[in-house]
Amino acid sequence: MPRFWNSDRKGKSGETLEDTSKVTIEEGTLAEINNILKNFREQGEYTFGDIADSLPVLPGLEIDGVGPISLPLAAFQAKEIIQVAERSPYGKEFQTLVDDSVRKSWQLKPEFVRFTNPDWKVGLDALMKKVKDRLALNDIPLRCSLYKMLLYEEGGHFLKHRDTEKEDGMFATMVIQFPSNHEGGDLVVYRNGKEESVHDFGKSSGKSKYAHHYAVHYADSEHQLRAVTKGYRLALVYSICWPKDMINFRQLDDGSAMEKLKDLFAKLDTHFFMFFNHEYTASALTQRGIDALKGIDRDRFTLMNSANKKANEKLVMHIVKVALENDYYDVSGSHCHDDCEWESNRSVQNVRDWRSMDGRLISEKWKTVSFSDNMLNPDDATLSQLWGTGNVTYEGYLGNESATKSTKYERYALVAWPQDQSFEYFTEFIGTQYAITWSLMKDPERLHETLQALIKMEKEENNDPSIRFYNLGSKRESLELSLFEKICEALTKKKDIELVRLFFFDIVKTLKFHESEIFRVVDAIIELVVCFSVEVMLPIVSVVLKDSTQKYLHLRCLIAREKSFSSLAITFLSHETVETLLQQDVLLKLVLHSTFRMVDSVQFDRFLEIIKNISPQNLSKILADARDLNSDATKDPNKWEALCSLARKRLSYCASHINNLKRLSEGKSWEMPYATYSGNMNVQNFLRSAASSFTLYGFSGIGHARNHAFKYENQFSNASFIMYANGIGQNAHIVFTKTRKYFEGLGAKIKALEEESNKLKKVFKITVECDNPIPVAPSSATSKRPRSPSPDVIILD
Ligand SMILES: O=C(O)CCC(=O)C(=O)O
Ligand SMILES: [Fe+2]
Repeated sequence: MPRFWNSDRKGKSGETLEDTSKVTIEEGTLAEINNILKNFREQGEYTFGDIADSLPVLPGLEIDGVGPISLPLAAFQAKEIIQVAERSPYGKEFQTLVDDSVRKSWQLKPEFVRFTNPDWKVGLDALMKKVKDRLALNDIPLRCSLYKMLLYEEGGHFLKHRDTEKEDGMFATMVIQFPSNHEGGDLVVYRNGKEESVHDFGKSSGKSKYAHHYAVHYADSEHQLRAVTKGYRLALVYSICWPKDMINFRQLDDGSAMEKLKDLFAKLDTHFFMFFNHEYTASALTQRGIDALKGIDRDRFTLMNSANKKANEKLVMHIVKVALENDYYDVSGSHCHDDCEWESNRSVQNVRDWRSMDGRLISEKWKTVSFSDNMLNPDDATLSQLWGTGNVTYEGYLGNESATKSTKYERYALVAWPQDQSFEYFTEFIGTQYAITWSLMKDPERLHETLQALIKMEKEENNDPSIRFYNLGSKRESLELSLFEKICEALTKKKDIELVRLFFFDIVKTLKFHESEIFRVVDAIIELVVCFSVEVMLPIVSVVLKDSTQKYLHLRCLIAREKSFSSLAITFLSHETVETLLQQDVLLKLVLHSTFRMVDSVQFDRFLEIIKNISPQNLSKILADARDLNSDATKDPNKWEALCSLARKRLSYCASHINNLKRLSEGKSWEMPYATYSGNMNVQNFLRSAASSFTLYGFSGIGHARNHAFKYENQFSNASFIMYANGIGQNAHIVFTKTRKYFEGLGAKIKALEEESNKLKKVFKITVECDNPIPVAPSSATSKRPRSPSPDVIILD
């Protein structure tokens, strides 16, 4: 969510690299592959436009509040449209702004616009068919939806920009200009920073007055609408989108390029990177994977994929995010503004965010690499063209220290390597953990070998205990939980107790799981317990759960699940355990279901004693679930009364909490009394206090401060603020400034609490308002699970 990486106060965002050098592979298989890709022609057009003669000249255009519109647009009607239109904003890093110097036009949402001529739809379908042909996507059922109607008057324009992907699957934009009498207003589309096409919508052919004209470009292509110098320009902007479902990539069956590529892939013995030409958003890739590829990227992938299929899937391919990060400091020696002389301090390239072809994020691990050795460059692009535009992430000047800045360029790329070297490459790029997990999944029969490899790895890492668990801040470097789970699963399938012993005594024995992971650990173990019996497994698993009764109890609860949560589990429960369990949806249901079916009244009373002490904050879920148990409970008046008393307790809590929240939402104070901030107690105290801003010192440098901001951007709840990292060396600090967002969001919370109260009253037939509301204290229990992803934080860095 909103994160400002660019707080460049001097307004120099969108930096381009000043590097004109090129990456070239001189010879060998990679050079040959590069050559084939270089000579492979782009199938579709990058941008195009023409007369739209399939559209009826009289569309029967009507605008709400204006009525039927005659075309070309007359000045008096243009003025009427302006009366009902709004000024067009533009997006700048998650903000929406109105600024005539950037964009000047009027806009209307589609719901205000109608085409009464039925042939408009027919004409639009025919136009889309043409557009699909020209994009070389005629086999794909693209959608197109009207985004906005735009009206430009004299002086109207839109500076160079890219279009945001306004809806899921949107990848291109189509502009339709109505028959029009204006001058100026050409649409210029750029490619790699250079002018690629100027669409004049029929001006030079003299037809702009008499027909509709259209232009199409990819959403991520830079484009500009030159100023309208005379008259009015009325146009429609359509989003062109991929179909909702995945598309199967076209398979090229022949062609000499494909045949040659197939042979080259077959003998390739190394990896390669290929940067994508177009820009992609993480969400587009997550949703569609390789199907999100556009234009030349799509064509090249189709070719490579077809060749690879023919080469019996010789290569494994992934989508990765690649980045180039540079730090600079100023050497001009003065308090520079626009005249700083930047000297490079550090430059790193890295790769991260590994995705499979279907877009699934398989690892976020990052790794410093040098792309140049194995990078294809079929466009013969310079480094600055390859990296495109980047973001200035920091620019500061403080005291006697010089100003510094960091720039970051990010792209997506394809990386490929021979299938039979996957283990080595995974180890190299993502880590041994991943490689082992992968090999285990690929071939579960090799469990024994995998465990041996793991033991070897653990032994090697054991030499330096400090890096074993927490390397790189919070990134676990040792046996990851997901791998632990996979191995337990494999062991369950394999049913070989000796392997289980090997795993637990030689590997797991030395592991320290984090408290917050223990539920998952136990859940993984429980399957083994069920598989091999409690007697055999308890001594083995006690290796992991040795010193925590809580964990042990939890385990017992789970074991008891097999026996439909017998009274045994209850005996071990305390209200603390229950409060912990409450955070686990599944367990909560389990506890409730079994308890309410429990016939033994002594045990049930015991359970009641326990839940009576549960704090009302935590009762919401229990009651929501209890509602489903209604039929079981209503049969027994005691149980029903027990539930009702819980409901009353929760109701009082809600009433009092609603009052508190209402007071806060009046906006008289900056207090955020329920705020939690796990990164620093002082910050949490500040958030809860009435102060509006706070500066946190104590960092070793700006990097340290920034890391803190980055790490904790989501680790808070019940608050809203911006973080601004600044200063150098010992002076580095973060300024926290509260924003109103939290208070604005209280309405929704109040509403949810009111809805919950109404439901409770209805279900439990409580009619009177509860008096004596219980005072509500800020809860520490909620701090364990911060809302994430948090919509409330903006990091200014
Ligand atoms: O008016 C046009 O033709 C283009 C406008 C544009 O680029 C946009 O709305 O994003
Ligand atoms: Fe645009």
